[in-house]
Amino acid sequence: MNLVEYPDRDMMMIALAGTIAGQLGEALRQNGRASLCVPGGSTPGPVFDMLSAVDLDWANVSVFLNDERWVSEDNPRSNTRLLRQRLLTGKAAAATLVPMHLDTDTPEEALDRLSNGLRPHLPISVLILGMGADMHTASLFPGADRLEEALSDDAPVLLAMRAEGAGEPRITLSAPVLRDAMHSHILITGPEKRAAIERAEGRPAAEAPVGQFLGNATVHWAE
Ligand SMILES: O=C1O[C@H](COP(=O)(O)O)[C@@H](O)[C@H](O)[C@H]1O
Repeated sequence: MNLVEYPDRDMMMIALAGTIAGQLGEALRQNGRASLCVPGGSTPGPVFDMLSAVDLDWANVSVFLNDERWVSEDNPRSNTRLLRQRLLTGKAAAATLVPMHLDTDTPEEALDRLSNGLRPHLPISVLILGMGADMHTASLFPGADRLEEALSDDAPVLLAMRAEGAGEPRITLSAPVLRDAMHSHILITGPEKRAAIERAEGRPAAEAPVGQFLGNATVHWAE
């Protein structure tokens, strides 16, 4: 595993924001556009704050989530809400948000429309993944109802997902879409997640979905 350990969380967030800005800039120079795919949850807020202030050609950057909880945008658990509040503000307000949520009762009803919206923005230029202490990443949860399909090489772009530990129904990018990213980072904090990512290495994907991405990603960790 390619793990970078930082002296503290602030230093990690500053360094990671700088790396991501550099990789987005490189993609913009090479292709004229770039895509940034990010996690929700409680960890990435400080990186979003820093990125939102970076001078980049944000008008040519598309931003989307790894996964979304099927709740409305005014719910504090909405990952889209976090993106709007912490990343798509300041200079980064010029970026295009590619939706991962629609106002339907179930994620299944929105799958086709959301997948069609995402396809033009693939492959992902820069990917940041988070991870739960249960070794889930995106909404690829151990024991989830459609995990096997989401991990397979011919998985669709997006899947609806339900799992005991997930709370509400979810929508998630599939493993092949995430694995195809040009640059991949996994952002984790604290001793529990450090132990979990070490446990994930070499375990079957069904038990430790995050393990699927350790071969391509840099893991960024601070206590
Ligand atoms: O539910 C989710 O959890 C993971 C990890 O979140 P954290 O709060 O432990 O940082 C996150 O990466 C994912 O996008 C989110 O939907």
